[in-house]
Amino acid sequence: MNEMSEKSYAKVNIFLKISKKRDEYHELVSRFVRVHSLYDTISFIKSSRKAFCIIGNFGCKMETNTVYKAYKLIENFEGVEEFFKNYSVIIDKNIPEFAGLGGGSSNAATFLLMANKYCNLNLSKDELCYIAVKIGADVPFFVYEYDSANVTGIGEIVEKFEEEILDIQTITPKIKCNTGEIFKVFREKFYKQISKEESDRLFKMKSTEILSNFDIKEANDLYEPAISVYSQLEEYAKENWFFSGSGSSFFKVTHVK
Ligand SMILES: C[C@](O)(CO)[C@H](O)COP(=O)(O)OP(=O)(O)OC[C@H]1O[C@@H](n2ccc(N)nc2=O)[C@H](O)[C@@H]1O
Ligand SMILES: Nc1ncnc2c1ncn2[C@@H]1O[C@H](COP(=O)(O)OP(=O)(O)OP(=O)(O)O)[C@@H](O)[C@H]1O
Repeated sequence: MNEMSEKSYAKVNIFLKISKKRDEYHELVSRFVRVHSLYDTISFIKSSRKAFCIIGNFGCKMETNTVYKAYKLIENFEGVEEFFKNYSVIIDKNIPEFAGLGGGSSNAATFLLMANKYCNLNLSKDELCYIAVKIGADVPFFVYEYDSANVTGIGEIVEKFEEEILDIQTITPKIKCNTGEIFKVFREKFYKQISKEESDRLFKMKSTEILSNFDIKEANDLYEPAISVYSQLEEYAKENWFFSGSGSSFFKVTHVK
């Protein structure tokens, strides 16, 4: 890694419950945990392209890249446009897309943290979070850089959760899970909302404790809607494997440090 490089980690949702509807969105009650063994690498390298440039292997054009969206939200800050006339953004992708692992969201957050540092913006985590939430629900979690966190709202309320570092293994079936479609089916066929008491109980439990008390359906409210849309996912639901986000990834905790 060169001197201006950072790891952009994946996440899993140890549990993901819905607490209420908010317009076309759903408020979450979820434990996000960082996957230390799975990350993209983002680097700023000197280049004389004279315009903002992202180099990497993406399934989308630059204008829809989450890092480009993050750049557009900070380009008017003092020094940012000038900086990115002289530096290109290189993203070495390892996190699969449409995987429920927060790849694009993590990249946007890591980019914001790096731009804050190298453009000397001096923005606080909360100020960065205010920008992050405009890009996507999972971005704020990555801005705070916690290993484990209790996340509510649409993803903008992130509270650090103290527990041992978890070793997490993931498998990602080659099924592009459409988050919008899965939330739509959840709302139409599987809608339920978790009570405040149950949320408070879950937020106090360690992640390993939750996974030993919940099965895959109980842990993630989006699992049943996901398999009703993508039935072949069910083949991957092995003993001690859980479902992350809106899929397609499954994960299991292999070790607690
Ligand atoms: C499922 C999670 O990955 C959990 O970590 C996130 O909540 C997903 O949030 P996100 O990345 O912002 O989701 P997007 O892929 O931008 O959202 C696609 C669509 O999913 C629906 N959506 C998304 C997030 C949410 N909390 N409620 C929703 O109803 C909305 O219709 C939205 O237009
Ligand atoms: N930096 C990026 N890395 C990967 N995909 C990106 C990126 N920017 C935009 N995308 C596009 O966003 C869409 C979803 O990508 P991805 O699934 O990685 O993002 P995410 O929403 O953060 O993760 P999740 O799978 O947990 O919803 C894909 O269409 C992908 O092409």
